[in-house]
Amino acid sequence: MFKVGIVGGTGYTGAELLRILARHPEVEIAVITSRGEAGLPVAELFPHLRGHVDLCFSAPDAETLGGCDLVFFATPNGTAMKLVPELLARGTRVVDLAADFRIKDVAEWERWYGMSHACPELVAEAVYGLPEVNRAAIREARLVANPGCYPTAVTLGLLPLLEAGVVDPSWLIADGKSGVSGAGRKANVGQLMAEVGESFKAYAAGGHRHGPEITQNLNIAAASPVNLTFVPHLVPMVRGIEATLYARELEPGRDLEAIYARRYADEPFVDPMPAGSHPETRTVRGSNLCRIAVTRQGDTGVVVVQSVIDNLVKGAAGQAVQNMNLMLGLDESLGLDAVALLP
Ligand SMILES: NC(=O)C1=CN([C@@H]2O[C@H](COP(=O)(O)OP(=O)(O)OC[C@H]3O[C@@H](n4cnc5c(N)ncnc54)[C@H](OP(=O)(O)O)[C@@H]3O)[C@@H](O)[C@H]2O)C=CC1
Ligand SMILES: CC(=O)N[C@@H](CCC(=O)OP(=O)(O)O)C(=O)O
Repeated sequence: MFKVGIVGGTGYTGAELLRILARHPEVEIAVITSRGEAGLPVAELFPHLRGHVDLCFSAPDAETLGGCDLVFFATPNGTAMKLVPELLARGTRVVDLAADFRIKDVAEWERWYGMSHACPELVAEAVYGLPEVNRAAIREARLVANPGCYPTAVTLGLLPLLEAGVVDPSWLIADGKSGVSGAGRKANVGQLMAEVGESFKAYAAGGHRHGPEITQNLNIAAASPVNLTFVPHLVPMVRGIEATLYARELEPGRDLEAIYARRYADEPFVDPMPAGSHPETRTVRGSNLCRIAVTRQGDTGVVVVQSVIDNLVKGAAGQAVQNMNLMLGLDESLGLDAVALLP
């Protein structure tokens, strides 16, 4: 059994890591941290884990975490970068669910995240943890930057079109909608049911920090600089992201459905759906899948892609476990076979 630790065990992605890892056949959860709840049994805070996780939260401590084979950081941006150098020096591998190691241009990261990077020298070494793109490098990595939730849905949705060169990279639009759990479990008036229920809004229309991350991914897929407009929206549901994506076709007449089917034929966690499908977030709730459908809008020359994920699973904890499986030389799908909950 491999020993793993989780820093940030009281948040939504930490709880989701526990739910998945509790049933993983090759992993033992050795440490689960909380600064505020140290000493408390995990099952007292999270009764759904009673009988599955028999551990208490402990305060984050490099020495204890350094005894693990691999540590997940399910913490706010700017937390992992302070502990990662010491853990790597102790031989512990790391998957960071936050953004500390996602953007290769450190000055750009510092502008968007409003802080100085504590270990810029490790950013180049970190592997961006999207297995559908970087599988071989993830297997060898000491440090994996788990992708953001919107970047996962948008990148997987547009990748086949850009790699095949069938759309104009200078005109891409991503319209993302997220459930409220995307904002985390910390107290926040904007997430109260009375604030979010029966309402719908766009936010960060002037620029969201996931914009540069998505652009970095799409530049690689297109092998040229893309121009992306990305606007996120908050919808009154708990889990799920739907991204509706728009691109202008360069070569009309190509079989778009076949391009997606071919690109994702060997991918265990991407489901390219038949033409005419409209993927729904509830068909991926609790599962590690990204379901995608592609279509043309009449004769406008515009291709419309719909991509759905569970933000806490393929958008965070599930993808982190997929990366862990690769890093530890395990079957990539271990522990990730949950079927979505419907309704
Ligand atoms: N929610 C989502 O859908 C997604 C989230 N992410 C990213 O994953 C990370 C975690 O998100 P989420 O679970 O939603 O966040 P939450 O706010 O729900 O949880 C954050 C956790 O981090 C711990 N924590 C906070 N500050 C520190 C610190 N300085 N040192 C150690 N632990 C700390 C908290 O516990 P305590 O204060 O008790 O120590 C808590 O357990 C974030 O970076 C988020 O951006 C990525 C993709 C999707
Ligand atoms: C609905 C909501 O508020 N979503 C969050 C993004 C999700 C997230 O966790 O950001 P990272 O993936 O970068 O860690 C937001 O827009 O700030």
